[in-house]
Amino acid sequence: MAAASVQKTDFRDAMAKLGAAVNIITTDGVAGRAGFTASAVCSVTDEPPTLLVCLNRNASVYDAVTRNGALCVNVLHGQHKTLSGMFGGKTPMAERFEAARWRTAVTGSPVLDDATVSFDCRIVSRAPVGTHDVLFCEVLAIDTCAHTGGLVYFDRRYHELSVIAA
Ligand SMILES: NC(=O)c1ccc[n+]([C@@H]2O[C@H](COP(=O)([O-])OP(=O)(O)OC[C@H]3O[C@@H](n4cnc5c(N)ncnc54)[C@H](O)[C@@H]3O)[C@@H](O)[C@H]2O)c1
Ligand SMILES: Cc1cc2c(cc1C)N(C[C@H](O)[C@H](O)[C@H](O)COP(=O)(O)O)c1[nH]c(=O)[nH]c(=O)c1N2
Repeated sequence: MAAASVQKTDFRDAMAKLGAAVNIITTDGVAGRAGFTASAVCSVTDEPPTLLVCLNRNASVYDAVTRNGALCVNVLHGQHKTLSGMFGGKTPMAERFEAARWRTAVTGSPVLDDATVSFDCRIVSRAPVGTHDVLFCEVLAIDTCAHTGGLVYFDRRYHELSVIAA
């Protein structure tokens, strides 16, 4: 097979054009409470309900997420832009959680009070790929709120979803 020749910067520039939903991934348990912003989240299979999350092994949350073995995917809407920035930056962990209201999921992971939808999961396996671990997560419970909007990260900026008229 030919060696890959795509540069990292070209890959990132191209990936910036691949819009993705924005989520806050939370965890709690023996290794403590933690959370980070993630756009690398997708559905894997509905039998059993499973999604995946890609997590950089250098992230400060890595130890907590993997040792707790559980996480909650909180899907964001347009009013969560500032919150997303806090969970995606260098903000101290306590400050991140003080910026919103949370409930506790069955796994113990924090559930964002007004997330569009939240998936409470246990991590069933993980696969290292380059700098990241792909976390395969079985969904144990789902929580939805009345807010139906969506937040998308595209072209290195946040966009609020709106319906295109038929
Ligand atoms: N999958 C990820 O780990 C991921 C995704 C989005 C943003 N980020 C981080 O957020 C910050 C701002 O990102 P940005 O989108 O404004 O500009 P950017 O140029 O860093 O990234 C552009 C796009 O490339 C992809 N990407 C970025 N870093 C990656 C990584 N380490 N591994 C795999 N894919 C990656 C994402 O799709 C991102 O939207 C950066 O520090 C970036 O590393 C990480
Ligand atoms: C919009 C957006 C999307 C993502 C991210 C950032 C932002 C702003 N980050 C980066 C991640 O949130 C960041 O590395 C963590 O918050 C960890 O930062 P600290 O190490 O705690 O400072 C990120 N990291 C990751 O491992 N997987 C991902 O899918 C994403 N996606």
